[in-house]
Amino acid sequence: MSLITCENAAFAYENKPVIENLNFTVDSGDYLCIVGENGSGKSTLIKGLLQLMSPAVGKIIMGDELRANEIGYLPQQTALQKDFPASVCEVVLSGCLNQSGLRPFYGREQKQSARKNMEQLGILDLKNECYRDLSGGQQQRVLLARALCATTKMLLLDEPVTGLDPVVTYELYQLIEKINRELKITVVMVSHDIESAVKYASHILHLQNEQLFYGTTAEYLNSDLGKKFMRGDCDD
Ligand SMILES: Nc1ncnc2c1ncn2[C@@H]1O[C@H](COP(=O)(O)OP(=O)(O)OP(=O)(O)O)[C@@H](O)[C@H]1O
Repeated sequence: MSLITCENAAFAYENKPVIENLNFTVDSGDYLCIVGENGSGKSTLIKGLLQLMSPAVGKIIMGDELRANEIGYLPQQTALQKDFPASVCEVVLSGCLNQSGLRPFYGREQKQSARKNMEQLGILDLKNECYRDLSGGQQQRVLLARALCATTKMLLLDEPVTGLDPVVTYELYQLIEKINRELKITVVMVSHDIESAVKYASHILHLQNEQLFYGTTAEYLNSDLGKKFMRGDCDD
């Protein structure tokens, strides 16, 4: 069974629909990129996948292997979050909170997991640094390590490369690809970077307040919509 199945789902704020007719699946090992213009409903769908928001119509079905609190989430960065006054280690460890239950402290296993994920993302030497003193690329690695502490199954990444320079963007994509291929973690990513989406993703979901396309990246590249969006003239 798929990890996530979206059946005829629609989302609305105060009865005003923002996305409709969502029909897609996410299988174990997939790398799904959700693309679309500003305001097309990408972040709203992410809230639905995290079960922070229920569909107004239709269903989002989680497979037996996955619960919403087993998804590692990297949110869109706000200016306030960039200024967070905690150490790198504390930020990464906070990804383990979903496994802590009511315990007010982190156990040995959680500390080991934080260390392993900092090592994997090449930030172990930054562990005692203050998060707000890091560069944008280092901050995203910290948030990726934090998201990895929350999951062994699925990462949900909301525009992880926004604001990063080309070299740091490339490095982050390489890391995400490695996490998908080597750690076998399913990736669902919202992105405005269509060129990288088609380079790295196995599947594309294109939204414009409804589902315009869902399929493999090869199918997308062969579709009229994919060709148009790649040329950057999707408005007509
Ligand atoms: N909390 C909210 N209350 C009311 N309307 C909202 C709320 N959040 C989003 N919307 C509206 O829902 C629509 C979809 O917004 P959403 O943030 O999901 O789009 P998006 O594709 O993620 O946009 P962007 O690429 O700019 O991040 C927009 O018209 C937005 O104004």
